Amino acid sequence: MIYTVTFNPALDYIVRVEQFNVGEVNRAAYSEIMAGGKGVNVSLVLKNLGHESTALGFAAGFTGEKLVRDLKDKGCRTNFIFLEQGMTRINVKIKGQEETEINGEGPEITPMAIRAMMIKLERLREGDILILSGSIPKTLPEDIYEKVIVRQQGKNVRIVVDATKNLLKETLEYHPFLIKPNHHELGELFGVTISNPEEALSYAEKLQQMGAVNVLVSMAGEGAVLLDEYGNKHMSPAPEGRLVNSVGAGDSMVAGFIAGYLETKDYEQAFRMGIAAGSASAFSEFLATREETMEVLEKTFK
Ligand SMILES: Nc1ncnc2c1ncn2[C@@H]1O[C@H](COP(=O)(O)OP(=O)(O)OP(=O)(O)O)[C@@H](O)[C@H]1O
Ligand SMILES: O=P(O)(O)OC[C@@]1(O)O[C@H](CO)[C@@H](O)[C@@H]1O
Repeated sequence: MIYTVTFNPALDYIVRVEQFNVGEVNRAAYSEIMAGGKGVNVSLVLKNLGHESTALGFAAGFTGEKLVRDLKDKGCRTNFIFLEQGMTRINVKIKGQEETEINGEGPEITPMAIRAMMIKLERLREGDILILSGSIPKTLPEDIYEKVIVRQQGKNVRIVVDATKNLLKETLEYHPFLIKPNHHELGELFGVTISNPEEALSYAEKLQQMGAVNVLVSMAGEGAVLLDEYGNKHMSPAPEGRLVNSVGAGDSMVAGFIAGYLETKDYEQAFRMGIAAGSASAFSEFLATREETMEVLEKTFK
């Protein structure tokens, strides 16, 4: 079974304006509210690709209720902990000439709620996949992912981490099966700017030396690279298409990679499926479907 954990999920409020003018009243030409947060998106895309997962996380208030309802309506299994105080954040994604995002803070997660999550995760068994994705509310310590992972040691559970800075770094010594920084996040870890796939691969090697098993680096419209567990280097430019909504492209890539890996046990195929799902999401208003993913896959890797 695949489990995703989103400590700080959201409702994403996607709003399009003809022209976004800072400091003025802008009128929406289109808007949509959808379930969001990185692990939540991974679960949604896995579902679209035909792989069941259970989305776990923390939710609160009416926004939290809407989030969980939306996930259920889309056929996702959910197992959220409801917090008594606060509300699930609303993240604003403004689509004007450029994409601007304002991500909310999220509710405070109590020690009792953390304990409840740890108990839920005790059910994981050999062969399961645990995907930890996204930021954490700032009241939580930066080693919280590490604390989750430590409790899975010795169970042969494969761990995937999509996080930034220390939240990611602290997990490396536990050998996560997959990490997926984008090239900005990778650069930030080492205090450098990464501007091409070769540089991305050389810093991916450092993360592998620090413990990661497979390192997938996404570079938005510039493509992606993968350094796999055998030291093989995979590189691909991004598929061509019109960018419509890049929110969740990285999460779709994680879902695509895992789906591809489970279906083929082949890293090049997993890499391709990851790229295809990421780009299919970027080319569409909503998260990628299997049909859209396969279409991009076939066109790009003929
Ligand atoms: N403009 C684009 N054109 C084509 N493909 C894209 C574009 N943007 C994203 N993608 C696809 O999605 C993948 C992941 O994108 P990106 O590097 O933006 O992830 P991310 O920064 O983690 O995204 P997010 O945080 O929004 O989920 C890319 O490797 C690529 O396959
Ligand atoms: O604040 P975080 O947790 O880093 O990112 C949250 C978020 O931007 O990530 C998803 C896209 O990847 C969105 O659905 C969501 O709003």
